[in-house]
Amino acid sequence: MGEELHPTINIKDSLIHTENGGGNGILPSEDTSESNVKYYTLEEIQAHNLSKDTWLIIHDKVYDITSFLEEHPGGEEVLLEQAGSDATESFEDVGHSTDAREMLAQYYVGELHMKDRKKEANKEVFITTSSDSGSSWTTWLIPAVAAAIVGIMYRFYLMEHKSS
Ligand code: HEM
Repeated sequence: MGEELHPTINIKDSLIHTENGGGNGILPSEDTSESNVKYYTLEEIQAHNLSKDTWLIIHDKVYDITSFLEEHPGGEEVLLEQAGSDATESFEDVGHSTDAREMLAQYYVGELHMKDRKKEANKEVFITTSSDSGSSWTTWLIPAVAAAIVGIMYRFYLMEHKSS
């Protein structure tokens, strides 16, 4: 019975701590989670391009896959080719299963530094959207112009036919 009371007191204590720590105006819970995440620059990651020390970037997350090299069903060569660099594209091209994606968590070491991130995904969306609307314009414009030309030529033909 007494054991049940202790955790309650501990929770209250931690709450008081939290309130004191939060005097800076920043939520302590957010502060703690952010400080646990390590950010690595591309330069730092590129140094881990060895078979004994292999890091990969996939979707802006950094993975130390050294121990996974031999286990990879796709072979270690493909992983070593990407060692120390961004393997997002090749990882996605293969169409890895959900199991493969879940495996990534085991090798997670941190995040790619904000400075080295590229928002390629956004660009692709814009390109796709603009090319879609562009192609619809072309699809309509060419037959419309062709129809107009044929119509005008037909009128000229009729006029000439009537006058003669
Ligand atoms: C750490 C990241 C990676 C993990 C955890 C991983 C995991 C896996 C797993 C579990 C499979 C079996 C099929 C599946 O479940 O989808 C697989 C297959 C494969 N992986 Fe990866 N993979 C990773 C990175 C890569 C990269 C970067 C490449 C390419 C450069 C690649 C190329 C392949 C290929 C070609 C196969 C097919 C093998 C076959 O079907 O014969 N993988 N991977």
